[in-house]
Amino acid sequence: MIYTITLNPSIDYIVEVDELKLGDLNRMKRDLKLPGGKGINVSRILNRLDAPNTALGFVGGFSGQYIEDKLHAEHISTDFVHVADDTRINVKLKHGEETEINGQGPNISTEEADALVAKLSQLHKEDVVVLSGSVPPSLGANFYDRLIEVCKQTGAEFVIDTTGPALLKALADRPLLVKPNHHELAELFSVVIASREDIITYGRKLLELGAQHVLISMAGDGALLITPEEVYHANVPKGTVKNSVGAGDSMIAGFTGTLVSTHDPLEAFRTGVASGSATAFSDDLATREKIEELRPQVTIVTL
Ligand SMILES: Nc1ncnc2c1ncn2[C@@H]1O[C@H](COP(=O)(O)OP(=O)(O)OP(=O)(O)O)[C@@H](O)[C@H]1O
Ligand SMILES: O=P(O)(O)OC[C@@]1(O)O[C@H](CO)[C@@H](O)[C@@H]1O
Repeated sequence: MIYTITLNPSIDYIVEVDELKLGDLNRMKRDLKLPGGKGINVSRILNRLDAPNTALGFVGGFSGQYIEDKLHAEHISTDFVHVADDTRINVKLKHGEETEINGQGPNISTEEADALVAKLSQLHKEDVVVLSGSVPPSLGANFYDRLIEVCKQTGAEFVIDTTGPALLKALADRPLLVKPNHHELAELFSVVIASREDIITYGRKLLELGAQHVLISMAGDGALLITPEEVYHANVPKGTVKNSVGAGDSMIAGFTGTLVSTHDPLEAFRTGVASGSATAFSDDLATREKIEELRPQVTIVTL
């Protein structure tokens, strides 16, 4: 079973205006509320791909209830810790460009944090845990370390989608997958990345430091899969970008769900890229039909 952990879920409030006039009254052309947070997005795509999974994390208040209701309406299994504070609402502003304003997240008490750790400690070595997204400030910057330690004790594999020192630190514990985009890769090693060769050099470092599979996403420029044996490049299918929020999460879901069921990294790569692009070409996250439609358009070459 795959478990996703979203420490900081959100209602994603997507707001579209023709033109953003700062310091003036703007009227929305369109708006949309979606259950969000990186792990929750992973769960929604896994569910659409028929990959059994349970969403864990913290939800609270009316906004947390909204997220749970939406997930249950999609028949997604959840086992959240309920917290006293409200889950955040993240604003995704579309005005020709995409501007995001994400909340800090609710206060999480020590007891609430311990309750999540207790749930995680019930997992088994056959399980895979996807740790995704920001950590509410009240949990402290090292909370992922604690969760990874529990994964190690249970023998469960883990995927981690975070940035900076937390990602670097997690590598020594052999994550099944890491997926920085090329900008995050450059920031991680405090370097300027100027070419595909640079991306491969620093992607390989993630393997050397412990990752089992490294995906580097490059938005519309395709993606790289780096394994100890080979480096592969995938193109992205053609389409019109509608909403790239969650494209990276969809890629992680497509890769992880397929790897768990087939143990075939290249099939996983293909489904991951198709899932990411299918989300980028949709208002909400990708549907299964859209992912299936795009899969044959993904060409993978060995570099
Ligand atoms: N403009 C695009 N055209 C086609 N596919 C795209 C585009 N943007 C994203 N994708 C798909 O989604 C995948 C992940 O996108 P990206 O590299 O933007 O990840 P990310 O930065 O983690 O995304 P985000 O934070 O927006 O969820 C890409 O590898 C690709 O398959
Ligand atoms: O603030 P974080 O946790 O880094 O990111 C949260 C978030 O921007 O990520 C998802 C898209 O990847 C959205 O659903 C959500 O709003």
